[in-house]
Amino acid sequence: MTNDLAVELGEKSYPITFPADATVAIRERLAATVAGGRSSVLLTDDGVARAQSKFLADAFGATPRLILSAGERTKSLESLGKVLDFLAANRVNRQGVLWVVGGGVMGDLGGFSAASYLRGIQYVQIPTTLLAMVDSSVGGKTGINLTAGKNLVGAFHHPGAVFIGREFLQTLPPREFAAGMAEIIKYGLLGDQELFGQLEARPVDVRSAELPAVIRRCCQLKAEIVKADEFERAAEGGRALLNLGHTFGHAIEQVTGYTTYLHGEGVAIGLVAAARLSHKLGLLAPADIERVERTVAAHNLPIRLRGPLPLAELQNATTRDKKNRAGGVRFVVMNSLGQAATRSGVAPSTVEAVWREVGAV
Ligand SMILES: NC(=O)c1ccc[n+]([C@@H]2O[C@H](COP(=O)([O-])OP(=O)(O)OC[C@H]3O[C@@H](n4cnc5c(N)ncnc54)[C@H](O)[C@@H]3O)[C@@H](O)[C@H]2O)c1
Ligand SMILES: O=C(O)C(=O)C[C@@H](O)[C@H](O)[C@H](O)COP(=O)(O)O
Ligand SMILES: [Zn+2]
Repeated sequence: MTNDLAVELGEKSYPITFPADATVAIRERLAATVAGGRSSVLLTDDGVARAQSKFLADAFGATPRLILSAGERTKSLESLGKVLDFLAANRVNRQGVLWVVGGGVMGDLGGFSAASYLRGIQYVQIPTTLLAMVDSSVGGKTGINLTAGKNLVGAFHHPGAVFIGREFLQTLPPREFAAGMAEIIKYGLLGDQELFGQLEARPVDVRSAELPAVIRRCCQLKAEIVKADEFERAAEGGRALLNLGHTFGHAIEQVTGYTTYLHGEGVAIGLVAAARLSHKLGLLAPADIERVERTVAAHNLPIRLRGPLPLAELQNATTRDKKNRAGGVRFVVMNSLGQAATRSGVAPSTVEAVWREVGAV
């Protein structure tokens, strides 16, 4: 299909397809897998199992399935054990395929399970949240959280294919849709001025005619960035730019125990914080901060903490960030709205001032 994209990584390359009917496309791929003698099992969460029961029945029939509790706290060592035991109980061998249906939690957990089981089996990403469609299903970052911090254990392990079925968004709760918009705004701010301008001029919602093109554009941007710096090793810039807003966002998620803020909500506040930091570093004007805040708020996302959080804990959480180098915490800042860069050596007092501006105490 001409609309399709590819993440080009040599023999690890894989397609991102946008089928007209996801049920049909996935059923066909599953049938081909089974016909090739490869076993297939399915991982999803109970929210998806409820909301998309017809799709799961029509596409997967009697495929063995593991249904875990929905939510960020499922991205844990305990859940990893459950998925690995499930794979072993179903005697999945190295030719087997794990079909992962759900949001970023299922994608990250399922992907990491696939990376570690038998030292690596194939998995297929079937994202059902907006966030997973535009971000987590693409790029092969998989993992789980530790009490000590977000995504601290994981692997780079790419899926065999990504199927993006926009019909899944019809059952997605509005708060979850908004969370996905945070990552979309992120793409605009980090590398696509035109996309940011479009979101600023007219907020996108689930009924917007431009939504399919916006989803595809984000996948394209991510595929290009991942192709250029698969393992986030570039000395500056590179894949780390996809972390815009995340040093702040992950700290908010961790300090609140992964229960209060959705990932996308943490990122939304993180984008505002990154804009404020960029202003303090002389890169953005006050008017740019206002433009970021207005666009984030127009997509039903928070621009400040909903209640005060302790500054010391937030600062401490940022010291665990995986982008950090020997010299200390590394941030992603904006040189302009649409062009991001990595930046080390930011004075802790500057970061503290930003935290206070978004509501830390
Ligand atoms: N690997 C990456 O590159 C990457 C990128 C971005 C985010 N992430 C991770 O993704 C996670 C967040 O993912 P998320 O925002 O998709 O959240 P999620 O996976 O927790 O899903 C959100 C909620 O929506 C429900 N849901 C999913 N699809 C639905 C549908 N179609 N209809 C009704 N309900 C549905 C789920 O049951 C769940 O309750 C975080 O852990 C984040 O760290 C990873
Ligand atoms: O794919 C990437 O690279 C990203 O940074 C995308 C982020 O949206 C995502 O939240 C990712 O999981 C964060 O990665 P981490 O390395 O900071 O854990
Ligand atoms: Zn993210």
